[in-house]
Amino acid sequence: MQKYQFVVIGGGIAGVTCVESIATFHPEAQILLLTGTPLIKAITNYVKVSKFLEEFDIEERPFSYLAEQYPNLTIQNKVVARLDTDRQVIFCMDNTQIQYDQLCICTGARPKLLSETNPYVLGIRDTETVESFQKKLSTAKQIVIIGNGGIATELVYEVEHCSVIWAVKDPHISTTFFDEAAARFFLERIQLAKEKQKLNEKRQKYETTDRLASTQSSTGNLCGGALGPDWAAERSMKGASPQPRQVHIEYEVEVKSILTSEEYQQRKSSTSIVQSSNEIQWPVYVELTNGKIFGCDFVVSAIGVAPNVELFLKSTNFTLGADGGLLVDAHMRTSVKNVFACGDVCTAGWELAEHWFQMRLWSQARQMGHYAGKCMLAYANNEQDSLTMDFCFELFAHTTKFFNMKVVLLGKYHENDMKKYENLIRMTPGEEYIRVTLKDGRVHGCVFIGDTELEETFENLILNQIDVSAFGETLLDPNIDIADYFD
Ligand SMILES: Cc1cc2nc3c(=O)[nH]c(=O)nc-3n(C[C@H](O)[C@H](O)[C@H](O)COP(=O)(O)OP(=O)(O)OC[C@H]3O[C@@H](n4cnc5c(N)ncnc54)[C@H](O)[C@@H]3O)c2cc1C
Ligand SMILES: NC(=O)C1=CN([C@@H]2O[C@H](COP(=O)(O)OP(=O)(O)OC[C@H]3O[C@@H](n4cnc5c(N)ncnc54)[C@H](OP(=O)(O)O)[C@@H]3O)[C@@H](O)[C@H]2O)C=CC1
Repeated sequence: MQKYQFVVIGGGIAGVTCVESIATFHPEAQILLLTGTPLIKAITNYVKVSKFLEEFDIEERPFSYLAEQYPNLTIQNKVVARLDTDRQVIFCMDNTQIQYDQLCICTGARPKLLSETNPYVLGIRDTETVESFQKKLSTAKQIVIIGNGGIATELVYEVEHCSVIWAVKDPHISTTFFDEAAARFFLERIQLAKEKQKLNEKRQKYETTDRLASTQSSTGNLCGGALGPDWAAERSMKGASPQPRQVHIEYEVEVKSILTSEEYQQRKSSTSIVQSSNEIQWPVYVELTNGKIFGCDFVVSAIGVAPNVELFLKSTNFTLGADGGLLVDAHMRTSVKNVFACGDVCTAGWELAEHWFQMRLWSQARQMGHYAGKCMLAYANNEQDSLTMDFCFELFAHTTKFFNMKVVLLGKYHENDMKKYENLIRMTPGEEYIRVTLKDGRVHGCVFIGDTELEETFENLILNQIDVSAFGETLLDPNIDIADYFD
């Protein structure tokens, strides 16, 4: 049986950063990275934009990319089948057994699907699923997107030459990230043609001929690592319609049922249908809770993710968080001895700082991976008492792009109920949208859309919790350089 001091399962951002962290701090440690796919995710072009905001590219790389940097690291393309946590043994699909002293589970998550069996329902997670989406889109004239978070918001802008029905369960779009006013700010951009975006042309693409074979032969539904920045912008997202993209939004609805063409025809003859997409015959129909039925070529299920925990639960009683992830404490430890977890698969179970919360993002996967590696080392050396929570977990900070505009989210940006909190808003249509939420006169959360250059100042204001109530509206006055006041 193979034996390693440190074993990490998962070649996504969390797993790769975790092994890098262990290998950097302990160059003699015997480390094994097990991953279900023949490529790993590597972070390149890392830039620290401010104290908390970071930007980087994510590239798929062959194992040699990591192995050459860390001679004490072994990487194997193996799918883990189950664990025996009493004997500290991992069982792989190919019947190998590996013993560990410390284990970190970084198996990520997979898309929640409205139907696990309907071939017309797609989720997007990794290279394979996005390629399958592109292929289907290339012959599609109309698609239905369900969900109101990151993937749906990106897709409605990226898809070209296809009609998009976007069904959201809320009164406005993109609720995971935006309040109603910010959603309105973006609405006018939805019908605009996708702007050409400046991409990282240096990014290399690695292909392995056995990518699919390795993924599918070993286990039915193993996902590769989640996609990286520009996953949509750098791909052709063209449908088969001669018309430019048209987006139709249905608000405050959920999916009632998904019908085959035959089921739809039967239903049509027996009931009165509120709306159908004229008389074209579609391969699949989506019935919404408002009674409307839309035909389409296929459905995108973008309703969030489910942590990949099932196989670990077969043999071990891990404690799970409310969202189904492996619950971890302040040292990234699961409820099982010598087993840690980080990234999308885990649920942060420590007492969270007032202005941080978990969101399944690559920045958090990287930060957790780095910190988990340090924690594993500390436990291995019996130095756990010296561990302090990483500073990055003090403040939620996320930078991204939607509708080709820069978006920065800080603190509890989503706790902005006008009845409970004071909100300062500055908006120039098409250019910028700023929302600063105050709680008891102190900055609680912020949304910056556009090139506002305010993020650093407001990061500090959230951290310091200085009483800014005296400033009132001048806090966002474009003629005042607010950074000067707080230097
Ligand atoms: C389409 C899309 C767009 C996104 N856009 C953004 C964005 O703009 N900004 C942002 O911050 N985040 C974004 N995210 C989220 C981000 O990609 C994830 O939060 C992050 O990559 C999670 O990393 P991870 O390492 O925890 O998991 P994953 O990347 O899912 O990696 C899990 C790894 O575990 C392996 N694995 C799983 N099961 C087994 C097994 N049994 N045996 C062996 N190996 C196994 C998998 O093959 C994979 O290598 C996006 C996600 C998606 C899907
Ligand atoms: N730029 C970025 O930062 C991006 C980040 N991502 C990340 O990738 C992952 C996957 O993205 P995505 O799938 O969009 O997940 P998200 O968690 O971002 O959004 C899921 C959305 O679907 C809604 N929803 C949940 N269940 C249903 C349902 N049954 N019917 C209709 N709507 C439903 C959710 O509402 P509710 O919240 O009320 O449950 C939420 O609005 C996430 O971790 C996300 O953070 C993805 C793309 C871009």
